[in-house]
Amino acid sequence: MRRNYGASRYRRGRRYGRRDDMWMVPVHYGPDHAPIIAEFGRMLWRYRAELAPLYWLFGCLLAGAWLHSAHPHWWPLIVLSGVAGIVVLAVRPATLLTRFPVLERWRVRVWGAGFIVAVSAWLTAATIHGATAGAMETLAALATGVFAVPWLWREDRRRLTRVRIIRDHFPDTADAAGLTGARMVSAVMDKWGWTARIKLRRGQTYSDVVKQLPELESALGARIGGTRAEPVPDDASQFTLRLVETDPHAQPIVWEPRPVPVLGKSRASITQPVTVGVFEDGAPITVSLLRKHVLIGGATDSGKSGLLNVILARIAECGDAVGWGIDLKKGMELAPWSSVLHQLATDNDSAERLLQAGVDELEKRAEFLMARGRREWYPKFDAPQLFIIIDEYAELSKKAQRLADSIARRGRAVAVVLIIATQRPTQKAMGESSALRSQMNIRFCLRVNERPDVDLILGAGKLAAGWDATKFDGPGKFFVSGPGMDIPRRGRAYLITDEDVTETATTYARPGSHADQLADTAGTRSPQGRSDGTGGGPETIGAPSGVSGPEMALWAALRDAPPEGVTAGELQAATGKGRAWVYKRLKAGQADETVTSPSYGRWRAVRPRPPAPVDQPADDTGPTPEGNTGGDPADEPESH
Ligand SMILES: Nc1ncnc2c1ncn2[C@@H]1O[C@H](COP(=O)(O)OP(=O)(O)OP(=O)(O)O)[C@@H](O)[C@H]1O
Repeated sequence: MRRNYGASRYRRGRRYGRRDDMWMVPVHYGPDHAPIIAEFGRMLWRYRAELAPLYWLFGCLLAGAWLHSAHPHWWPLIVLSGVAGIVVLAVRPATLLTRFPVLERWRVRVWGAGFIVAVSAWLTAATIHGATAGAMETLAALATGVFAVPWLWREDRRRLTRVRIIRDHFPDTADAAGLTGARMVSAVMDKWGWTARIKLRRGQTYSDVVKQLPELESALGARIGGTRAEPVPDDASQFTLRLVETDPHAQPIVWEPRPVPVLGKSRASITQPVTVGVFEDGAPITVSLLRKHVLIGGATDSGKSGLLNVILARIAECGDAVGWGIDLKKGMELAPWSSVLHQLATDNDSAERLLQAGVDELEKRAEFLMARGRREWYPKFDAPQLFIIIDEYAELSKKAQRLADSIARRGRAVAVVLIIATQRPTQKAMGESSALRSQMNIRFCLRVNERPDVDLILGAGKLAAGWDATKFDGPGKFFVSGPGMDIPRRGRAYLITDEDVTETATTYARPGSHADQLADTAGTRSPQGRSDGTGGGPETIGAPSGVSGPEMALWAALRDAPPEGVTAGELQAATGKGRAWVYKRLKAGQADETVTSPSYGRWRAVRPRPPAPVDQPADDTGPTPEGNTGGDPADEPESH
């Protein structure tokens, strides 16, 4: 029986010159159009960012019409929402900045504020008078045009459009490069270029890609060596393609401070890696400073102080890290950080005292950990990691070098670490002990004049393995070796200007800092004039227990308690903490049998004072692997 497939199908059949018997192919009317509708819907979704101004326009028209007809008295709510939006934009809470870092830019905030004002004003008027009253529609269309231009012309939108073009043309590119059938499944554009995930044709492998990389570079019109392909470990049919369009190292890299919210938690944590610059492929250079000693080596004017300043700025941003500085160039390099550093030594006598205080702190921490049966110090805001920053190590006296050596050997586990900058870490410059260099976990090698200096800074065999730092052609360029960084990738540090240093030091000034102490001594500071930071804990480095935090003060008071014990009130006084805080820890101490109560309401530690910690063995093979030093912060206990 002949079936009727409808007039439109008949017309289509005629148009394509089909014979009558071809109608017997069962084609359904509905599904022929469904893909068109689905495709249309997909386009609306796919280009949602480009179409956003139109969506807003229609959304406002509909909302205005509905509000006017159903709730014309709701207009104060709209005004209030608008005001709330402006306030949120003005104070930039930390959670909002984390989600939308772009709000750090003032232009974006101005645009956002204008947009909120326009939408809430129009909706208020529409709620009262109606969305179609007077010139309301014209006003809405005009405002849409005004706000759409910067929205569509913003930088990331232009990048996105470019990425789409590259993706759409990728099949042709792959064909020209001898990788026929490969297609781009996703791509991300950044300041320096783009990174894409490429799906290969069945049977093609990552090795084919490596062979064809020069052809791919040519097909993409990239610089020679401007592309990098990396396998995707869990999928042999895909690889990641990175193309660098602008050489990130061609110009100094502008310093990128951490966004500072007006409200909310503003401090980063040293348990997270910090970014110090950019690799030549545009990838950020992130290093974990958690319980790591750092060595910075390089010739004069290679940018050592610049890099040291970047690291100091990152430390300043972290609430659970404090710094002490030694700068024997009369404080020329580190003095701008005096509102962040809790101690600053500018001559050998004070350097020796500072390093001795570092050793004392280290021993107290080790003792505390041992008494608690723990191996590693987990930095917290009231028990921070202590960095001792030494600019030009070679200038230190023999005694100071011996103390630094002791810290290098024993400090990692207890989060008392060194950051050392030096021109040539020769045996002579690094003091009597050859072990100090080998204790450095992270090593930055800037430009050096002599090829053997590479091995001195980075460890034996590095020059032969391609880490030739004599070829760096600009300040701030370096190789970095350390946990997870064992291939020679050229990096460049951010260029942090004197103004950036001043701004960072002011933003993250610590109470009880060296600057505060100087002002106190000179009697030039009012009680209100204290540095306004949060990282130093209840006391300051001047009183070393301040770095260790109240947990250690509690433990020290319990350890030193007489046989009859001390009262909770005395413990409160020793720690500066409240009754609940003290009792919570006493209970925990009783539970793990480190605290005992000799009589009602009195407490003391169970264990006697343990012996001093032993030196860590030197590791002459280079930076210590991550697992040996810090472990994974995620595995760490929350408290000490
Ligand atoms: N990351 C960088 N990008 C661009 N220029 C930089 C960078 N770091 C430093 N410079 C510039 O290089 C010059 C020397 O830098 P710096 O003082 O840090 O070198 P240095 O190795 O500490 O020198 P010295 O050993 O004499 O103290 C300065 O003019 C500085 O502005």
